Formats: sequence, C-alpha cells, structure tokens
Amino acid sequence: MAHLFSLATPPPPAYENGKPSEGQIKYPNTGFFQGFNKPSRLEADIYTLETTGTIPKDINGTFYRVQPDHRFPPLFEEDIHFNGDGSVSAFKFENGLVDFKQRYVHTERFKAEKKARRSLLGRYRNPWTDNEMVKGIVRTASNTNVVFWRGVLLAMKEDGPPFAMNPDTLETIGRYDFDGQVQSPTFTAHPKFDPETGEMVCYGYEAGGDGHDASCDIVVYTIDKDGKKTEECWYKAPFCGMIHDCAITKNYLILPLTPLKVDLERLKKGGNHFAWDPDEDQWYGIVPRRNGKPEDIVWLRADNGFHGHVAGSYETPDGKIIVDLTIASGNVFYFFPPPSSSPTPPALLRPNKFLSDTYRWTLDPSLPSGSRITPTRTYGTNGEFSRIDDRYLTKPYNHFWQCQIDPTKHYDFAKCGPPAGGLFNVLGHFEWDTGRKDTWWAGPTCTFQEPAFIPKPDSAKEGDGYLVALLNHLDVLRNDILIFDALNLAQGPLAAIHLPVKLRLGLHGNFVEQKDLDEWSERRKEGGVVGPAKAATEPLPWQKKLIEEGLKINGYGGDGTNGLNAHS
Ligand SMILES: C=Cc1ccc(O)c(OC)c1
Ligand SMILES: [Fe+2]
Repeated sequence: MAHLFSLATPPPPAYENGKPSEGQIKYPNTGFFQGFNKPSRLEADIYTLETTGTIPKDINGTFYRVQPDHRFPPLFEEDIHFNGDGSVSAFKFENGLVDFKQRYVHTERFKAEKKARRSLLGRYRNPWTDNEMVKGIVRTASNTNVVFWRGVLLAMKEDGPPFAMNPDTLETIGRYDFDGQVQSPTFTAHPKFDPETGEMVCYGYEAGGDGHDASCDIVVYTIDKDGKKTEECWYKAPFCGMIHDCAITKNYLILPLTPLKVDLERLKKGGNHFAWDPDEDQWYGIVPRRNGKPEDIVWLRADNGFHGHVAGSYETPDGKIIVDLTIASGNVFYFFPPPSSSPTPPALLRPNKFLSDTYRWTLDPSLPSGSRITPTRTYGTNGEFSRIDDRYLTKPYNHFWQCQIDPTKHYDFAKCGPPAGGLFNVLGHFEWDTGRKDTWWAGPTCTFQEPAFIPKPDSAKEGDGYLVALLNHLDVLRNDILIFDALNLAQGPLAAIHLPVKLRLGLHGNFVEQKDLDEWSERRKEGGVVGPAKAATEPLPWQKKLIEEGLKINGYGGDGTNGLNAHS
C-alpha cells in the first residue's frame, strides 16, 4: 500500500494473535479472503446488464443463486468461506434482457452483527466461540442454497432452519418454520422436489438437540404441494457426520453420510465442528418416503470416500434404487482435518488433488442394515456440482451436467494465482446411454460455478433447454454469466451477460419460471388465496429450554439481538 499512501503512524496488522486488531476493518490476509475470494459485501441493483450475443427470448424467469460473503471481518483469522453470510443474487431474464439484484439474507446473525458493526459469531458451527451477546440465537448464515417454494425463496444452510425471502425484492421475511410445522434445529440445504406429486422431501441431521451437539438424530419430513406436512419420522445415524445432499425415488429417500465427524468435546474446546475420518466408511441411509418408522432405516456401507452432489436417482422395475453422485477420493474439506492434527486448521491454501468421479450405485433396500456394497459403475469424469433436468428427478434419465476439472488444459497461474474454489475450468454434459462427453473449456484464466438447467417452455423432452452458469474471470476479478444450448456445450456459449463487478464463489442456485413467480405472487398477496408468507413466531424447542433456564433471547421473530441496544 506504500505506493498509494503512507499513514502517519504505521497501521497494525489486520489480525494479531489470531484476533482482529482494534479500530481497523480489515479481512484476514489468507486465501479465503484475498484475491478472487475477497468479500464483496455488495447489495445492488443493475438494470439491463451488458450482453454479448443474443439471449434466447424464451428464457423467461429468474436464476437465483447464493454465495457466502462475510459481512464483517471474522472473529478468527483462520475462518473459512463456508462461515460467510448468505448473499442471494437474482438474474431476471425477460425478452432477451437481464436485470441483476443482490441482497444479504437478513438472518438473526446478520441483524445482530449489523447492530454491533462487527462479527459476534465465531467459528463455523461452533457456538462456544461466540460473543456472549448472541447466546441462544439461531446461528445459521443461510449461505448454501436458495430454492423457490410456494411463493417464497428459501435461503438454506444445513446447520439451521431456512430463511424466507421475497422472490421479487429479495427482502428477508424471516425464519421459516412452514407455518409452525417444522421445529427441527437443522434443515438440509438440498431439499428435493418430486415432479410427479409436487412434494418437498427434506431432512435435518444432527437434529436431536440444538444443532451443534453431535446428536445422531435425523429427521425426515415431507411437505405436500399445498404446504401441509404429511410425513415426519426420526431416525438414528451410526455416527454424527455430514449428510449434505440426498436423493429421492418414487418410494425412498437416500441419505449419504460422509465420514466427516462431529465431536462435542472438541466443540466445547473451541475446535472445528467436523473432522475427517480417513478410516471410516461412507454410508447410505435408505428410508421409505411414506409411513416411515424409526426402525425402517437401512444403512449400507462402502469404502471411505467424500460425497459430492447427487445427479439423478430412480427405481428400477425390480425394486432396486439407482443413485448417481460424485465421490472424491479424499477429504475435499481440507480445513476439517482428522482430529489427530492441530485443533485449528493449518495452511488454508492447500489445493486438493483428488479425483472426483461420478459413481452409480444400485442399492437394494431389502439388504440387512450394515451390508457392504460396491458401486455398479463409474462414469470417468472428474468434476462436481452435477445437475439434471429436474423434471426427470425420480425417473430414469440420460443427461447430467457438471463443473469439471481438466488439468491438461493450460492454466495461467502467473495471472490468476491458485484457482479460487478449485480448477473448474470446463463445463460438461454427459449421456449415460452413449457415454458421450460434451464439454467446453473456458480458457486459461476462467473457472465455472455450478450450472443450472433451464427447460424450454414448450418442450417436455429431457435436456431440451439451456444451461446457465457463472463464469469467474480469475485474472480481472469479474464475473460473466454464460448461456449454452444444454445439449451442445461444445459449440460454445450462445450468449454472455457481463457483470461490472466480481461476485464471490457461490454454492447453489436454481432457475424459476416467470409464470410460477407470477402465479404465486397472486396467491401470496394480501387477501390472496394463500396469503403472505409468515416468519416463525415461536422460538425453536431448544431455545425455549434456554429461555426457561432464564436466558433472554430476543432473536426469534424480533430484531435479532440479544442484550444489544436495539436501534435500527
Ligand atoms: C458444499 C458443501 C457445503 C457443506 C456444508 C456447508 O456448511 C456449506 O456451506 C456453504 C457447504
Ligand atoms: Fe451442496
């Protein structure tokens, strides 16, 4: 900075002994907060983005996605990307033109920290590292997925309940408990929608207590298309580990349990929520979607691996379950090392060099629980963030798309440094029946974020539509959005949409048709047939216990503070 200006008194470093220095507002000088990963903190509206090429006029709707974006410098210097505040971006497509909107999810954490003008919550999923002022608040940052459900956007992270937002304005409505029907402390960021019935199938893991107590309880819910909870059943996992994504078929929910384990004593000492166990199996819990009983869960186990995301899943005529997902050969979350290593993560820049192929499992739900299984086949890809044409979920399908890593392609390390978030330099489209690989390389300075499939409005044919994905320009710190013909990526993008700014590395997103947005906005209006979506009014059961013990929590429904001077 000396070439720009020098201060009268040399400034202290951003962090001293791992804690933020007094006075300055400065993010850690680590890989998670610098270069392409520098927090953007942007809330913005840009009307009619710049474009190159012609955006298909039959794309009519909004592409929503969410990114972690630390609102304030973290309490701990070695904090990780996954602990950042959820910030939702919306790209609204209308008649070949695109508008951009971005807003933070106003979680309880966001509101409390905004009032304090600094971070109050500590490490990822560890309340023992928080400032006392936020004791008992819902900690989630809602930073992992954003889905459209009955007229609201639900911003979700698996460590807490969803937060509802207005899909048009991106204003946060508040914590969403499905009109009082869902009381679990945790809720998945990957609910699944049955295209036949309109149901949402969802679950929470580490759900028995407050969501950070290493509980082995799993809760599974079904919410029907009219918003009514029709199923709730509680199951036990063989250990408390991460269950990030899931798969559904007509009759089953499949829960991949990854050997990233939670330890309560480590948490109490201020350590990491998760630790990788290289000696543990990967497990698959299978439960019936209807009338499940706690004893119905069947756990099948296979050699160690790290689950990525699920592509498609369906049942065969002979009652077997097909599940396709990426599985990496080692601990992708290098910031959650095995417990024998130091309690705080070491170097944050370690790139991961694993293979992440797509695996097909043929699961037999009639096997005795505990049976060992081996995969049916692998595809021969190296990638993550698989997507399908969601109209084909629960059905035999042929196409999937994903971000891919092609290390044989030139990467301009001199201009870009280590590739932020992984070298996803290729977008790929794959066909199970032919084995065809249809790919497009983004060039030596670019990587992709997760794609989403947009169906053509007048066609029910699988894959007949577009693929949309954010492109990271790692050299000039900017993003584009590329639009492809989903069945022909190799020919290159049909059009590009240019943002004048850099976003952060996001996780997941979804495209919502304008017709669905319009219909629901009518139903959800004041006096409409459904009426406005309501935030939760009651504290969660674990909070009620704390309140009975005498703790004052103002966080629920109210202003998201606890012992702070409320003024907004
Ligand atoms: C990609 C997986 C993943 C898993 C757990 C998380 O808390 C998360 O936060 C952004 C992301
Ligand atoms: Fe995910």
